[in-house]
Amino acid sequence: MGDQDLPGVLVSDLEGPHGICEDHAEDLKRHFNLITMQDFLENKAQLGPQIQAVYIWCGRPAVSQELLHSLPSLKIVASAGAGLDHLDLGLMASFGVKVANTPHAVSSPTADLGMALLLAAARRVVEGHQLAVSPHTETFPTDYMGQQVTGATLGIIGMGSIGYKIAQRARAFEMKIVYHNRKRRKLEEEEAVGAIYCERLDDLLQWSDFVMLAVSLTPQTQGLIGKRELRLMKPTAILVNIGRGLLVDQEALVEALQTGLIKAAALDVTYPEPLPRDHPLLELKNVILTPHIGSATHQARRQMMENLLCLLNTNVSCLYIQIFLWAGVGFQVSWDRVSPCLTPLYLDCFPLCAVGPTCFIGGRQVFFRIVLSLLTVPHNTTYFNQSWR
Ligand SMILES: O=C(O)C(=O)CO
Repeated sequence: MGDQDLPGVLVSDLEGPHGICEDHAEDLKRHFNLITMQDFLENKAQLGPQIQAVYIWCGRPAVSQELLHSLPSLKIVASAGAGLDHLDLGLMASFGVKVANTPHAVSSPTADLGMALLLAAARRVVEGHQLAVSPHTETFPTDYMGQQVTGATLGIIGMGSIGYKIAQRARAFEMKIVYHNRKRRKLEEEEAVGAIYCERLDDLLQWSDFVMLAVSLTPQTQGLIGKRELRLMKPTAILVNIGRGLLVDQEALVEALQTGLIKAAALDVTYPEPLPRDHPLLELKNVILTPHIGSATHQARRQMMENLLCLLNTNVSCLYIQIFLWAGVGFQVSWDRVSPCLTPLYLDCFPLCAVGPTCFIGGRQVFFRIVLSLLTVPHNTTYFNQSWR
């Protein structure tokens, strides 16, 4: 446990596969008292009231009603990554707790992985590798031929920032792009990537050579791809899922892959994660699996950590007064305890312009800022449960 005068931040663990990496933990410790779940559970009565933020890394810790009851000073739950399906937003709102995530850090690496999976499944890269390293094979047999990506039709389900970045990448492969989304994108955005809006999901499924799931998991999207939808797909089609496992009826998918209803699948997400070792998906040759690594690049993880540190600083350690006009010039006076090295992160929060003097009063840094901003929300993080949403 760290300095008890600093604001408390609850983290799952500081070590092990799901722990926050060491250099980041050191950064955090300069500003916060990091309290691990184990320490908290051993001393709830004393530590509970000190905790002002929960820091979710790799989906941990889980924030239950019971936990919320034992954190009376909690202000914010800050989650690394885009998906918020592990959090009950209604529950957080009922406790007056803000929720924030870091979709900006995640979108490019996840789109990259989507394309990597699409290409690998289309061109049977994993089977090719296995053949190439096997001692018995000299050449790649003709029955191992794949599907051509250039010129094929890609159906993107979920045209948020990840879906859109996939479209940008697919365009470079001369793919025809159709998409299905709750809300149609602006015409100029569609034109920039040559994407055609499909109001009916069924049309997209029937037309596509590749179907890419880049949609968030909600009660409305759970089981979006089931038996009926798989039947609509081409027998040569490949399904790629970089969203969440529960978007797909996994039993129906196994059957579709076993019976040749569709050609192949490439899945970064499944349910559960990881799959039990005797799961049929692990046996199928026409499946490529990765262990939920959409955001697993050094750069993305670093950006997520910086975003979260910035979030915690603006939500936990500052005493600050903000007066903003929604579109125009605002004035911010901020008194906080962050070190000067964090100033660029603050500036990064405000997309258009943030200028003003900084001085030290009583050893504390005080910012006076004129902020020109269309939205006062950091462009690289998203707040939920806030009045502007
Ligand atoms: O950020 C997320 O929610 C992801 O799952 C990235 O793969």
